[in-house]
Amino acid sequence: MSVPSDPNRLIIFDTTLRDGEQSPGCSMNLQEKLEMAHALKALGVDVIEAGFPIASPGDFISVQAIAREVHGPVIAGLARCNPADIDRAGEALRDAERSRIHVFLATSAIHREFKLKMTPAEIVTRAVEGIKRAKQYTDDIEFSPEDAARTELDFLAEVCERAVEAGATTLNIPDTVGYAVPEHYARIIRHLKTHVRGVEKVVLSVHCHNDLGLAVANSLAALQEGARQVECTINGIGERAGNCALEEIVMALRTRQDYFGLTTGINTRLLFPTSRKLTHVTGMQVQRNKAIVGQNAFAHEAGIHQDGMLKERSTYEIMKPEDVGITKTELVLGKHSGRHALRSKVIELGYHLDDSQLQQVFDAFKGLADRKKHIYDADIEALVESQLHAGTGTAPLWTLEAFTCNAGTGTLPSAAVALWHQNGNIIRDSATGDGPVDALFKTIERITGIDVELLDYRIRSVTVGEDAQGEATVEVSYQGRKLSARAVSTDIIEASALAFLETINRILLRKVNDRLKPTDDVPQELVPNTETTAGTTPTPTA
Ligand SMILES: CC(=O)SCCNC(=O)CCNC(=O)[C@H](O)C(C)(C)COP(=O)(O)OP(=O)(O)OC[C@H]1O[C@@H](n2cnc3c(N)ncnc32)[C@H](O)[C@@H]1OP(=O)(O)O
Ligand SMILES: CC(C)C(=O)C(=O)O
Ligand SMILES: [Mg+2]
Repeated sequence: MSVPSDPNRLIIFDTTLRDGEQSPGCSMNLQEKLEMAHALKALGVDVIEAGFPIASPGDFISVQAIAREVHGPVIAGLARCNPADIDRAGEALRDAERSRIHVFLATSAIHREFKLKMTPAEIVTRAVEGIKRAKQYTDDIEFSPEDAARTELDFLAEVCERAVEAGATTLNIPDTVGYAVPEHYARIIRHLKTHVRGVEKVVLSVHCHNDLGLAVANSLAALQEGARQVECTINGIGERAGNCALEEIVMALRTRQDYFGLTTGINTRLLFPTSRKLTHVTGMQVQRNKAIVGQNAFAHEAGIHQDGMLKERSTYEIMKPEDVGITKTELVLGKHSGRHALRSKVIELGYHLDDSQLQQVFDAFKGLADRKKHIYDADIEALVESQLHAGTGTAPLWTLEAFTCNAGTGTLPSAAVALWHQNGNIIRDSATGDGPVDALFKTIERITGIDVELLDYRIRSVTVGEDAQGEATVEVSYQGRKLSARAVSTDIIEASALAFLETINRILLRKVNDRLKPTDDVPQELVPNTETTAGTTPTPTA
């Protein structure tokens, strides 16, 4: 790849599959690398560093497969300045539409003396030989003086000049250990621009690590000095504290176009989906407050911010969530929220409260938020419902009286349940199912007469030890409306029943709310059978 014709168009070199993969726990197999490579192509990166072919037979095959299958971006492979590494990279990349060999050799005194045990002259010779050998396979050669940020400036310039003479087309200046700070790193780039003969013929590239949390800031500083390739990774994964995060640098450049005046070929709407894909592939989650793709990146809890957002989005958001592929801004209700956000949520949930009702709900909500970390829609619904039905005698219809479940090898899973209705009746029934929980839910549906579609069911342990508390979360759909509820118990099956019953009670309360007119009674289908047993069932014991 030569110097781009548009001087303001950056080359995005993605190294998720090479440096990113070097993060402990982020190794990817052939299928995973291929899936990610296709996603990176769709995202619009210019170069995909697909791996380090000498590292393992699996990595060789992955680089080879990406080179064969993924067309459009340049496919790069890493190699030390060793003939074997370079030949292996050349072979892996042979079938690529556009290939690049990326050769590297450390130049700093620390690396020369302790790791490589080479003199400066030997470093120069070895780098030149490596580049020339790589040139036998492709014209597109990137050279990296590893640990450049800690290398004596004059020696760095000398190595770079010799690399250009030997045929390197991209000079990548790595801050391998994340030691640089923006002005220092910018100075290095400035020095190379003015002291390396032939530098104008090659692309200057930056490769920053995040040990001091400065990878993006350092990269931006270098771009201002004329570097035109940025090496980065999705979610910023990479050695130790990671690399410059692709989504962060791209959105910094886009959001501050006025300041940097640089463009990329990235389809920013794919940033979030690509981040999620990588999370899925590696199992490594991003922190909630991670810029651009973290769960909180477009979420607001503070009342003053929420009020501002409701009045005019740009008061507290510098980017639109949809521009990075996130559906919408979230106004999260919590202890710091105010009445404007609560009213907006209540309306979103389909309720209409007058000012005094809203004030009552607001007071109850603040009390709850002081005790609870997460306030779910279900919590707000419950507060609103109890406000709407205060004194009407229609609050929670069914309570779990008792249940048993039967499951085992060769046994048809079944459950028997007794529910207490607020009118004083206890109804018992039983059902079979695909498993004990399915049987339990079916029985609850039979008794209450409400058939829901189960969308999601999750259980997890919320404490540790023999008496650990289990939490069940159930999400259901009823007549096109989704509801979810959670419950906690030391018995996870009981927690499941309680969560499921909670969704049913909320459906019933909603029905009451929808239909209750001043003179109406509770709708007939909400009144349970007065018989105490709805079917021929075993009587459950608690
Ligand atoms: C900054 C970076 O991210 S550099 C890339 C780092 N990535 C990786 O190391 C991941 C893949 N690595 C591997 O799978 C292995 O390290 C291999 C296959 C490459 C090499 O394995 P081994 O041959 O067993 O060597 P090992 O990794 O233990 O040591 C590295 C050797 O390479 C030498 N070396 C390091 N960098 C270079 C270089 N750029 N050019 C030439 N030799 C180098 C070291 O001095 C050491 O040599 P020595 O054996 O003579 O002491
Ligand atoms: C191989 C080089 C570019 C590297 O990853 C680094 O120096 O951090
Ligand atoms: Mg690196």
